[in-house]
Amino acid sequence: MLQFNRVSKRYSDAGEVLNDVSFTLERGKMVFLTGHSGAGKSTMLKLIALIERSTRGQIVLDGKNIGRVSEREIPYLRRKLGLIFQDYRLLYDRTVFDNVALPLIVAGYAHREVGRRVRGALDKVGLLNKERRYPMALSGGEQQRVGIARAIVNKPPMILADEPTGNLDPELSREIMGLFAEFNSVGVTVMIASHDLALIEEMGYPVMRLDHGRLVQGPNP
Ligand SMILES: Nc1ncnc2c1ncn2[C@@H]1O[C@H](COP(=O)(O)OP(=O)(O)OP(=O)(O)O)[C@@H](O)[C@H]1O
Repeated sequence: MLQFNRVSKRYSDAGEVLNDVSFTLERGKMVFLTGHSGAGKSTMLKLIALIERSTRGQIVLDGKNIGRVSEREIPYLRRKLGLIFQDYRLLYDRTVFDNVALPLIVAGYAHREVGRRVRGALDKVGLLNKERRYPMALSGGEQQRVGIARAIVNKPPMILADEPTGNLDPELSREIMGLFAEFNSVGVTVMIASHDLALIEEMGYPVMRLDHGRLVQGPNP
């Protein structure tokens, strides 16, 4: 599903933040990405989503060398990815329904299909009864569920989550990680950057570890 081949990333003002990283993540796997603050976790996810471009090396996503993808093709590539962030990144002047519908509207789905899919996604995250609420009227855990519903509404083959439980207490964190495990159990490839070593250990999935931009532990033991 995902292959890094000797990938490096340099920011002009921070130097090399990813250094010669290689690994293969098979389709249908779920992995945690760990490492100290500043190790390069977010940068790795940004390279996969083409939010940033690698400086060297090759990244292959779903059979496509993304280094060759033009700016114009990026939105199509991103549809293969469900992106989830620590700070939810919801639109606070739109309802839960409208937040989740957004990717489908951008992709040009017909009105009836939008309703069907949004309700399907909200059902999966347990928020079907809150579609008319605004995000401010939801708890942090519920807001993150909206973010997850929005990420999976167009059924991407892969989920990338960057510290998705960073703002949540342990119990809510466990519930959110449980949702990712459910998506993985139906075949979605999942990569989650997280600091929460206790929860990662409890979940029992393979762990990748970055240390100062180097991958010191890969996803395949
Ligand atoms: N857009 C950018 N421009 C310049 N430097 C950056 C940029 N983004 C990240 N960096 C630097 O790259 C390094 C790696 O950052 P990154 O966010 O990938 O680490 P991280 O492992 O996700 O850290 P954290 O756990 O604190 O989020 C840091 O030194 C950071 O300051």
